[in-house]
Amino acid sequence: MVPLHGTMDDEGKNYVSAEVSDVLESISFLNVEGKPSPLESTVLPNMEEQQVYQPLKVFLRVRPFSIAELESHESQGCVTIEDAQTVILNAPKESSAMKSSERGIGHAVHRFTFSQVFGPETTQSEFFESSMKEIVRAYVNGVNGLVFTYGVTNAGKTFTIQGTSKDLGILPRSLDVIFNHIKERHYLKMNFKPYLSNDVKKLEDAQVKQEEALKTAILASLKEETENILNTMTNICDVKSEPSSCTSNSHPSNSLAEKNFVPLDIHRTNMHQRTQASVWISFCEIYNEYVYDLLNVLSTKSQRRRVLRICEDQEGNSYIKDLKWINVQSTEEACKLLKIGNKNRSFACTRMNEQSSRSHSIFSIRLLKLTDEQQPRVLGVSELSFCDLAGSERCNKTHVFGDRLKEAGNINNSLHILGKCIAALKQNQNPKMKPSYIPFRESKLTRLFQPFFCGKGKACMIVNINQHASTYDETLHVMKFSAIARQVIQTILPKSFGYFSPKLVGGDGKPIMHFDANTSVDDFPDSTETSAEEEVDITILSHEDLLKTTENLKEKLVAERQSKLLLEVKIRKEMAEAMFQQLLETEDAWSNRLEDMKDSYEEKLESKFEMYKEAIKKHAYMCAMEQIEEHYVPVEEFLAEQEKVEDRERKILQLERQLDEQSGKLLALGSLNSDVLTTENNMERDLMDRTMKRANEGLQKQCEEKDELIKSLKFKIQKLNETLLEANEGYRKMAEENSQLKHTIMLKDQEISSLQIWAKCVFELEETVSSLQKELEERKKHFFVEKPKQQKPRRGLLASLKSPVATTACTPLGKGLGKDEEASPYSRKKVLLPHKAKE
Ligand SMILES: Nc1ncnc2c1ncn2[C@@H]1O[C@H](COP(=O)(O)OP(=O)(O)OP(=O)(O)O)[C@@H](O)[C@H]1O
Repeated sequence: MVPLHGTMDDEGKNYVSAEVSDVLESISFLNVEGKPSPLESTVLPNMEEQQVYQPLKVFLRVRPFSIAELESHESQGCVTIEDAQTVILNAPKESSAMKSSERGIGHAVHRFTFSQVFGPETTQSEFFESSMKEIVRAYVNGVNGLVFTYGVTNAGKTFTIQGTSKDLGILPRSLDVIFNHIKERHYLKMNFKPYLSNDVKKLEDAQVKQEEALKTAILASLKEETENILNTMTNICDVKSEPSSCTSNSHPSNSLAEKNFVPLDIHRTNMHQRTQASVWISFCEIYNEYVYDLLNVLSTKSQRRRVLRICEDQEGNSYIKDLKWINVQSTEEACKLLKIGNKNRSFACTRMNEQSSRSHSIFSIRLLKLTDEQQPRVLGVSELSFCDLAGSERCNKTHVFGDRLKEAGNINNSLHILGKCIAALKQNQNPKMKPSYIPFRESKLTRLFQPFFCGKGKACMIVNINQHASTYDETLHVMKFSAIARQVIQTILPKSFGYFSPKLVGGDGKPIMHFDANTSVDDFPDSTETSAEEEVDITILSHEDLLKTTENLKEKLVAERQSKLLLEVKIRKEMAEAMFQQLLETEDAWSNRLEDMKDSYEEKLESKFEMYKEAIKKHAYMCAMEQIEEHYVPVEEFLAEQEKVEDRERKILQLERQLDEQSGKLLALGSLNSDVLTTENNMERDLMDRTMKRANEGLQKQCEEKDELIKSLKFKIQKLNETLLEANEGYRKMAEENSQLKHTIMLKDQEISSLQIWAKCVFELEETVSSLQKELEERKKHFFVEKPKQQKPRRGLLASLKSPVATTACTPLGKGLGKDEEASPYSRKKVLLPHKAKE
């Protein structure tokens, strides 16, 4: 009984420990009889049906210094391994990170955690044992695996994957484990070959011979026919021209066993004794965003390499079309092919690495599990891919130009997209964040990686770093990238998913129905279900099947058209309803607005009238007040003045009377001396003249004063008249404004009436739509009644479907927004718009 160590996260996902997931993998693979294993039925009956969530495994490997690097003072204590999971990066003096931290941006010290950290002293064997065992074990049990190395150039990526002749990398070691594991259950015939992404092709005898010839031709290109196996093993892994040899004997597994190589725990794998396995390999590179087959032997050096396409099968799984899959019988053979591929790979000498990989290389191993020697059946297909990514160096550091610059651009771009995918995957796992698009399709590399990040296998990332002070900033960038990758939770789909059951096709590409005890004909997806994907191989279908498929497709097309038509009518009706509703609402809104405007203008007018009235009143009052102030004479003064005038008048009367008396007296005296009389007369005359003169002067003065008063009063009356004229003018203007407002109101009324006409039109349209719908239904009925009578029913139906469409196009509804637009209320509405603008 295996204990379960599973945990549940916030989202309710099941996180199981690596150990448990291993067990799941091993028990879930079908045994020979197709019955569940005892473990499967007793321990974990339902787990196979569940998805397994595991954090992406990210391993860090720190490469040691070479003597030359130590001499050039590259060692400045930049990398410190704290424990088995943690590493600390200290920025050296000259690095940008240090300069930034001195300016207060960022930190000079960074701490990173990994699934496991491997120091410079770690041997290839130790590294393989700790990082690869789990993924290889899962692989032999049917789970796909992807291992990719990431790091700056010269950090040890190729060394980790391929190794040297002395120190084999994880790839030859994995091959050795696989061959060691299948041993005598190795299916040596070549008549079952990998096909498309996850299927198997059964080859005819002639095709088998072709396969053998191809393999011989490829191996012959190495020109090592006479060398013995020992020598082969010493050189096969020598990727980068290392002259030393690798200790090995004739049997590959023995050679690695000598290096304390621990074989897979047989009890934890589920390879039944009757199950046989066939091993196939492929080797390709992505160079400048083009995929090339590295096992393609060119007849001449001038011959151009063929660019391969990435396609997708019916389930949407990516595969490289026309990529060569070579059957291998041993690790030696596989390593020979690795060496041949390496020769074709794009290497270049950069400032930082004499043999720098300028492309991403992918070495894949496909394991076909077969059973029944006499009539073999395919039980499963699993793929293990090793991807050696090109260095993530920056262009300025490597001092590259021309082709090298273009390569660096493409490398950085594909790695950038890989980073984007990983960041998006991480973001999408957070339920609080908006799911984002994962740009898998933006680069060839991520297209090929996609299935592994979407549950169809286990992925594992190896981060390679050197401890150079000169490349510290690049290394920091790599570490930050891997920190994000570590947070990605991998979903591993249950085996019950269709993906894991391979399909078997014959040499002609047609499916073989009796390939597996557990698979029936129904397991093949209906070819008519195939979506229009980039590449669907229809050649696997027979002529009858193709005809049937065509018929099905035709029927589907008619049904699809019918449903589209109904949908169109429905949409049109909905649109008409919505438009009518909108028009009603607009009408309401406009009339409300008009009412409001009317009220507000009336109010404004009234208030202005009142204002002017008040102003006139005020002005008149002010004028009167001013006048009163100017001519104000206190009553006492006025009375005193009046008295004075009366006094003077009385005095004048007195004097006249006195004059009369005196003249009477003079007449009475008659005879007095003429001289005296004359004198007296003169004196009296003088006196009178003087008195009269004085009285006259006083009167004249008073008259002048009164004249002045009259003048000022006249002036004020004139002013009052002017004010009155101004008030009249203001009143006249207000009256004009009032008439303008009345005119505006009239225009708005006109607009409302036009809107009402439009509403009527919409009513009519709606009626047309409903009549059309009825007509359509009638035609449908008519169609179904008439169908059996007709010789070519589909064409007749199409024709009958076309006519309602044509009728629809001719109806006012169809024309509504076209020719009739000029006459429609829309156009009238448009005419009204300038008025609106003016308002
Ligand atoms: N762990 C290690 N122990 C000893 N030598 C190592 C180790 N890792 C790398 N080297 C050596 O460092 C050099 C560069 O390594 P390698 O070519 O693998 O780097 P790379 O990351 O693949 O570079 P590029 O991206 O440019 O191809 C090689 O000479 C290799 O032998």
